[in-house]
Amino acid sequence: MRTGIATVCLSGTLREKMQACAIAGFDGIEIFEQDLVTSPLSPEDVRKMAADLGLTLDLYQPFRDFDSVPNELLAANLRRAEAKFRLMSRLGTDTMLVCSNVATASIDDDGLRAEQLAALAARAGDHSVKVAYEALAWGKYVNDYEHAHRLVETVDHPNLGTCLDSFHILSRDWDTAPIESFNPGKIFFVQVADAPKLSMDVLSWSRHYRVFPGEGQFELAKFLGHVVRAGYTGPVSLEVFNDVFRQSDVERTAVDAMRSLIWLEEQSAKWLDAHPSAEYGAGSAAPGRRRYPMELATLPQVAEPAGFNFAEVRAADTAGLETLLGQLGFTSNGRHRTKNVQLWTMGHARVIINEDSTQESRDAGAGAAPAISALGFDVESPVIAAARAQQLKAPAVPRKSQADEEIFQGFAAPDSTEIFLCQGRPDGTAAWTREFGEGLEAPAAGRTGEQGTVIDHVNLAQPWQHFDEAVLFYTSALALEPQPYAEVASPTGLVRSQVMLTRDRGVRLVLNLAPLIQRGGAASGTDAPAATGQRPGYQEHIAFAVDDLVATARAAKARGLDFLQIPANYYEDLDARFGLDPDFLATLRELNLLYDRDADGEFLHFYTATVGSVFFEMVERRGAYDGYGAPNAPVRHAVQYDHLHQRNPTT
Ligand SMILES: O=C(O)c1ccc(O)c(O)c1
Ligand SMILES: [Mg+2]
Repeated sequence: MRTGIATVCLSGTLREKMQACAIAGFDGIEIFEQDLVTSPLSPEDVRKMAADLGLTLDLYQPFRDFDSVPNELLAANLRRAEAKFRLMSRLGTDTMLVCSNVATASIDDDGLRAEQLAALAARAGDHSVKVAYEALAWGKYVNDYEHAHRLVETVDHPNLGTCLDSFHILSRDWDTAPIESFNPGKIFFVQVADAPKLSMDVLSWSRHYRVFPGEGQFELAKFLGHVVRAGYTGPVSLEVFNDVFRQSDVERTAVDAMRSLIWLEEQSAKWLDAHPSAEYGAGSAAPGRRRYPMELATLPQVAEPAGFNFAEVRAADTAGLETLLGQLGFTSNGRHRTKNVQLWTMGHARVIINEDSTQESRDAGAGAAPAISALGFDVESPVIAAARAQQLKAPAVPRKSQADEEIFQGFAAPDSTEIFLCQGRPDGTAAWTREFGEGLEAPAAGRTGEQGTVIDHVNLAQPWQHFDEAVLFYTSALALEPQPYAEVASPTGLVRSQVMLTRDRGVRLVLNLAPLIQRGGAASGTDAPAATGQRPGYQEHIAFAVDDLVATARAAKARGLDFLQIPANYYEDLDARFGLDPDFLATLRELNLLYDRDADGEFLHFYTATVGSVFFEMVERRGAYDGYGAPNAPVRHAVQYDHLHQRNPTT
């Protein structure tokens, strides 16, 4: 598959955008008119620079408001088009995107539109330019891709074809199957964009909320599957108008973009395999059937991870963490033989405390405040999973190990949390734990009633500019499935909360969009690595599931645990909503437990105080309850906000 990207997706100057696209590995780019008009580079400079960078210039766009106009206007439009054809010849670009008229269209007559497009195609032919006609979702008269294509067929000129843009098609819920019957020679260009399903006017949706494939909710694998089966072989080019990407680091966004196309290519191949047609075989061509004209690359295949192998918290001062874990009922398994890390376990829940005292982290002011620094996932084959992540351009992280120690393959997530791939064992134990303490084959089983403890979920705060990237990253590299996101009220704003799951719920990862504004004006959500713990107000947590939460809470209380204190108002509201048994309600109140219930079951949970940017949660799931106590999240945010500012007053 030939990969492309429109310069409008990225921040920076045209030169910076082109360099970033080359570094990320794109084959070609679409030049967005404004990027050229505002550039000091001449069209010849751009042409040379693209050639030097190994990029093809696939499209010049857009040409607006051409069709459906009175004849006086048509003459002016054709003059304007001639100027752009001459410009394109200097650029060395042979395809121009013409979008359906939104502004000056005044005549709704397909016969007239066909005549006008024919006039444009004839002039384009004189300059050897191909015109790709695209139905904008909000086009005044032409807003449906099949309508645009009918016009192209009516005109029947070699220099006029269709541009298919997934956004305009999927935002309007048009059926994508008819694409298959299009003459492939008449599909001049294909643009792809994903988007979250929003109910708003389609123009604003398109101009601000498009995201890269895998970051939204459109069925893009199916869309591209139909395009491939039509016989299209041209570039598949990202066209993503997004307010965040346009102000984020250009090289990083280009890599995120490239990852999205690599993933989409694989997903489309899978969709095609799952939807065989009479004419075409699967990607590898079944006997007696043809292969698709477009080659689709595949990736190393991974199953979803079975569970969390461990969570690692990094801190220079580990005392607060040790106290909390001990009070929760964790057992210390001592230090690693060669590394400055401790292992704490409760049942099959493993927490590594990384005693970060390196000069580097001291220089960076890091390490003082505990922060979640790494997660281990149980995967079937760590090597295959690492190869897949690498092909998806995930940056590898090195880990120092001695010869006789287990080596984890690892890579960095967008928020710089280190992700390690571990060989899971069916019984839930981990081989590497023998490198700790007395050389235990298995960690201490824990106290009575605690053997069943596992990591239930991990909640990571994402910097605002990397949120969408993180969704794609976990989807593509680790096969987690994004759920529709929720918005939770907090004193610092609405917190976007995105659950990423495996189908059997062995892994539940919650990505929260960290609030931007802190009291006193400090902003968080910067590019500072999570590991530094230097983002004020950033709070992340690890949640453990136990069999009997009340017993766990009582034992923790007896050990002096600093619980997150829940306001009395909460319990009054809880009683009003659920009409709970008075004794049960009294227990919840006494132990600062939170409660939720739905049609599937019940959920009990409590939180610890925060050390650095980390706190812990203990949960008990009853029945088939599958949520996270979302109605209780605003209470947690409000109490934590109060604590943060009592401890770190800003005035
Ligand atoms: O929003 C627009 O104007 C616009 C322009 C060109 C495109 O290809 C497109 O999809 C949208
Ligand atoms: Mg488009």
